[in-house]
Amino acid sequence: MIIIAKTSQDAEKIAAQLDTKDPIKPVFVHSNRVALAGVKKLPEDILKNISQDVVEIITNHHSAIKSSRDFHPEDTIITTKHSVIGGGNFVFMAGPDSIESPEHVKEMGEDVKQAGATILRGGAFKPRTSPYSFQGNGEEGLKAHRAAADALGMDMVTEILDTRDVDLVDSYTDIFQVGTRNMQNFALLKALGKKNKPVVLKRGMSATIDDLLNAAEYIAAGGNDQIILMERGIRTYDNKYTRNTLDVSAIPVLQSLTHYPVVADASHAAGVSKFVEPLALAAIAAGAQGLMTEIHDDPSHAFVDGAQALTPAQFKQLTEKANKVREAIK
Ligand SMILES: O=C[C@H](O)[C@H](O)COP(=O)(O)O
Ligand SMILES: C=C(OP(=O)(O)O)C(=O)O
Repeated sequence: MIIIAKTSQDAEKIAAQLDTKDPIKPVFVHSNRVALAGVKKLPEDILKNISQDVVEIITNHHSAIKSSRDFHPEDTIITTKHSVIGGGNFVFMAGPDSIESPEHVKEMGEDVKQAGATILRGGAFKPRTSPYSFQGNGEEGLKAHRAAADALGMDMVTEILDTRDVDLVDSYTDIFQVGTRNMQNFALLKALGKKNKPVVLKRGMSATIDDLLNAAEYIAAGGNDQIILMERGIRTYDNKYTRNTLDVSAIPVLQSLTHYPVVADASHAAGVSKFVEPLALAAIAAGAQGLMTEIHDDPSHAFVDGAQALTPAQFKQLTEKANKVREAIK
């Protein structure tokens, strides 16, 4: 339940009367509306006492407030140096899974830029299933990524795994990425909430839509509302032929619930390069406002995730088809 009051003072007054274990914090919504989230029940006598201070009581609302379209009807549009993300805009983010070398990331960047990407992706800190797998090139990778993005006039997006690295990654990147495995790392989300920089928040592989919205809310609650939500496939009962199941329905559902841009990563959803293109096109047809795609010039020798990497030529073909689908659904 969400209670809407007119002023923070009214909200504080209401909160003081509620008998709850959770601290009820007023959240400013807009134009004389202050929300109190997380109220479980409101007994009649309390309701009577506070009725003059209450503007509206909304039941059955997911607990995300700042992320909710109910309180922020207009699309959030995020502007970086080289990209505009959200609203009616479309963005291609592409690059290698991991930063392998300065030369390689630059070459891959040239290819994806030529195909229409404005954001160069790549991981310097890799979240690997096995501790014995390649973990990324760390700060050397960040340096190489930054140099390639600057040389090409592109934005840089890279994953942050650990709260201890927030300032380090911040000093290199234009956009933070929180991966599927960290979607509910609340300490990390809170730390990113204090940054004035866009965050790509990937859906946890077993997260519900409300889980994702609440994860976004952690970032927003800290003061950072430059959030890009990414559907990247979830675990389902049949992930024998694809690595995950791209939840295409999440795209329009999220867009109805939240004002943040919703983009898709078909590479991690498919896990197999031949399924990346059809899934990416399906995501665009469903309304995705951008695509993240992994590419590699020699997929069988990629340091990470070669099986799902498109070659630069395949990526170019994907962007051409993607533009046709976008045109068709306009
Ligand atoms: O993007 C890459 C991830 O690090 C990768 O998907 C991890 O998966 P794995 O360690 O199971 O290969
Ligand atoms: C690790 C990545 O993706 P995910 O978190 O979706 O697995 C990635 O994009 O590099």
